[in-house]
Amino acid sequence: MTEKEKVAIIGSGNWGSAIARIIATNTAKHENIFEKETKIWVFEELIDGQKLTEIMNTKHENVKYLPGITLPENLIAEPDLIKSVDGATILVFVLPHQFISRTLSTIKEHIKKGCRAITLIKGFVVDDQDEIHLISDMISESLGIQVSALMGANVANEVAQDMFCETTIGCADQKDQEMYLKLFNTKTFRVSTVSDVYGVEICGSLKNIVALGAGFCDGLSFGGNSKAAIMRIGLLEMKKFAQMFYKGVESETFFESCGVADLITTCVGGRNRKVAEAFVKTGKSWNDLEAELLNGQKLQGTLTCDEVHRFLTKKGKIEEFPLFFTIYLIAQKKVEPLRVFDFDEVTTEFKK
Ligand SMILES: NC(=O)c1ccc[n+]([C@@H]2O[C@H](COP(=O)([O-])OP(=O)(O)OC[C@H]3O[C@@H](n4cnc5c(N)ncnc54)[C@H](O)[C@@H]3O)[C@@H](O)[C@H]2O)c1
Ligand SMILES: O=P(O)(O)OC[C@H](O)CO
Repeated sequence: MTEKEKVAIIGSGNWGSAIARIIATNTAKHENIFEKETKIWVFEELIDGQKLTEIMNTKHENVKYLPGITLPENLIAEPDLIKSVDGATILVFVLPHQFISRTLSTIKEHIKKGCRAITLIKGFVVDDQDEIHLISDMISESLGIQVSALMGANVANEVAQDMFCETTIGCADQKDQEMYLKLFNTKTFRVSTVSDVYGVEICGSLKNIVALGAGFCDGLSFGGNSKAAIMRIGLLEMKKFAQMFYKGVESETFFESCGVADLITTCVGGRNRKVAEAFVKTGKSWNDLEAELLNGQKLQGTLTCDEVHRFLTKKGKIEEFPLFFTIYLIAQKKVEPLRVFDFDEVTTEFKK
């Protein structure tokens, strides 16, 4: 008899909790393939004096990051990261990207041989030499395992309410594609699979920069035409970036849910958009706005913007990405938000 797959979810924020609800529903549904009990690692915190893991395991709700949504009873919250991955054959990474390095070093010596991973994390890591690293590569290099990616037009609160949406899984292995379909697909969360892992992941990571530009439009009270222009130009820069620095990224990937659809939803209803709008309207710092508006959830776009800027500067390619550069300068308060539409002039003016 073949061994059942054992799933561990690493991360339990807004998206982590929403996707955990889907995963645990499917591990219970497909008990011939998966072990029903599904562990989720929770970065422990106290909510009104009670541990979040205890609340999740008794009330079956993540009251802080996904309030009002009931989680399946076979989803077990675990505060110990090493225990959460014990014996797991599938690792689902769904953390804010700033926490990935420490997480990998903690579990490195404790994962089961032959396991594989899938990343739902949108972001990059840029090292001290300003070299960029995809999260899938970091996981793969650190743990020595195969890594796939799941990205799409998936605002977590909508997914958690079973509002119909699509998502894209990039996975190089045909058999694993089938297994991931069983793990993630539902009637309202429709999964498509492609083999272009890098394309899927880069789309999900770069769209957060464009979302800041969309938020600047809203902060300036500009209309749909202006935002659509930022989205279109942003999509072109996303594609150019992916194909300039990563071999094998396919143009078709940008038409999947992970591409154009995620860009649209994030520029309409995402947190990066929301906080960028408030940044223009209030002039407050990103950190203050994140704390005020997101209740512990983490903004990814400002970090990504900075990381991509450092990498492009090192590569001498700033001028080829004028919108990314201008969004970076506005986020740094070096340029007025209104100049988001003058990206060519801004780039000529500010390039070294
Ligand atoms: N929320 C969405 O709608 C959505 C949708 C698709 C993809 N994503 C992506 O999924 C990833 C995870 O996002 P999310 O929405 O689940 O998280 P989130 O923004 O809700 O982040 C908060 C999480 O970070 C944890 N945390 C705080 N400090 C920590 C630390 N020091 N170490 C480890 N964890 C810590 C918190 O406990 C909490 O679980 C991100 O890359 C995001 O871009 C989010
Ligand atoms: O809320 P955001 O801006 O982090 O975006 C959420 C998701 O990535 C949309 O798919």
